[in-house]
Amino acid sequence: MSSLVKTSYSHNVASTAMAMCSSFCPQIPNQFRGRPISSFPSRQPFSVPFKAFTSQANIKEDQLPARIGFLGIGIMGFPMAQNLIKAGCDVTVWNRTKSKCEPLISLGAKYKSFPEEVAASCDVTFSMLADPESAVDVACGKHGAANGMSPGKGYVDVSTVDGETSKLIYGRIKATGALSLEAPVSGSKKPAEDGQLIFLTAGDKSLYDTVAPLLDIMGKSRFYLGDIGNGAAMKLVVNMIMGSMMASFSEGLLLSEKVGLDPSVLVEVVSQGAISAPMYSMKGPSMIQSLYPTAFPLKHQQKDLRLALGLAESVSQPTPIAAAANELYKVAKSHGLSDQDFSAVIESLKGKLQQ
Ligand SMILES: NC(=O)C1=CN([C@@H]2O[C@H](COP(=O)(O)OP(=O)(O)OC[C@H]3O[C@@H](n4cnc5c(N)ncnc54)[C@H](OP(=O)(O)O)[C@@H]3O)[C@@H](O)[C@H]2O)C=CC1
Ligand SMILES: O=CC(=O)O
Repeated sequence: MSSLVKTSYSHNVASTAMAMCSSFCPQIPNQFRGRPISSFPSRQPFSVPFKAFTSQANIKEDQLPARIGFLGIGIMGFPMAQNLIKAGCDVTVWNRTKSKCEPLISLGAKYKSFPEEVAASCDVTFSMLADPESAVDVACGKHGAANGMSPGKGYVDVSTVDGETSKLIYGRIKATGALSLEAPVSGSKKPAEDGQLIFLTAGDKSLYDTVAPLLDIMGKSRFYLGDIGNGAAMKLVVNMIMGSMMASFSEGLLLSEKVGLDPSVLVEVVSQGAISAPMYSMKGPSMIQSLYPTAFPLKHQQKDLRLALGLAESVSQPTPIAAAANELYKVAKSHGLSDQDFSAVIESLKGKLQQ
């Protein structure tokens, strides 16, 4: 299990921050200028948020990582890119629907018309796309990022996809001589806004080390899980559990109401016991009011269950609870709830939807 242990070492704050920044900064030591990221001296990953490092080590603005690309400016991509910009990074953005980039451009982001142009103009390019199809298209398609990749660059796909998709993207990027990392995130819209995401990474370790300060701007913790595909697998297992939890919670809310209990008291009782979860306390009150403001779109939760069931099938692991939950999300999708929050799955348990 050692590969699942979070990399977190505490040591000299100032010297580590300086060493980690050097690969992107204008202050790159002469002997490393123009050389690929992979040839830079290895750095120790660390667990202290980069924001904290910046103040403790008194690093100047112009020493923050530079030339970062961000592809996919949706619910998650927007706040992630925004946090990089606010931290002082030089960020270039692209989104299929350009208008979503405008607020980031106002904050100082550059814009390019194609993923390949972003990749060509940046040291490291992140992508945050909806699903396997869009992740592959943006990385490997006609004007995809791979066309702009070359030795010395890095590609970090933070979308939630299956391992096979991740391996495909990894192989295409590696064929250009660049480095590649999968880094799906756990945590929703609010954690993305607050820089509190959890990164589940796998692939090129040297790229992981290099982008660690950027992950620490966007997140609160990061796991390096080894071979490409392990990050995707971890994310799908986590979201399989989450999808089933939400379906089960929905049943409980509706049952409590039908037997004459106050569902908001149920939420309170659950929050005080061993099965408490922030998700129940956050989403319960609006679910009781049949309101589902979108943080995690229901269509993405169903996609994750579908991919997790495929993963389970590949190793003959029975997952009957996740399979049943998946059916509920499919019902909700078929009733037009795809773009609502995934907590709208409760609607599929209300008689009116099933008729
Ligand atoms: N929301 C959440 O709570 C979390 C989501 N995730 C995962 O992160 C990823 C993104 O989620 P989220 O930001 O919520 O989703 P959104 O639906 O808000 O954003 C999806 C992004 O993918 C783009 N996209 C979709 N299809 C295509 C395509 N064919 N070609 C190019 N671009 C495309 C969209 O572009 P356009 O704007 O043009 O539609 C948009 O930028 C998903 O994999 C999701 O499972 C992970 C953790 C939490
Ligand atoms: O993928 C969704 C999340 O909340 O994590």
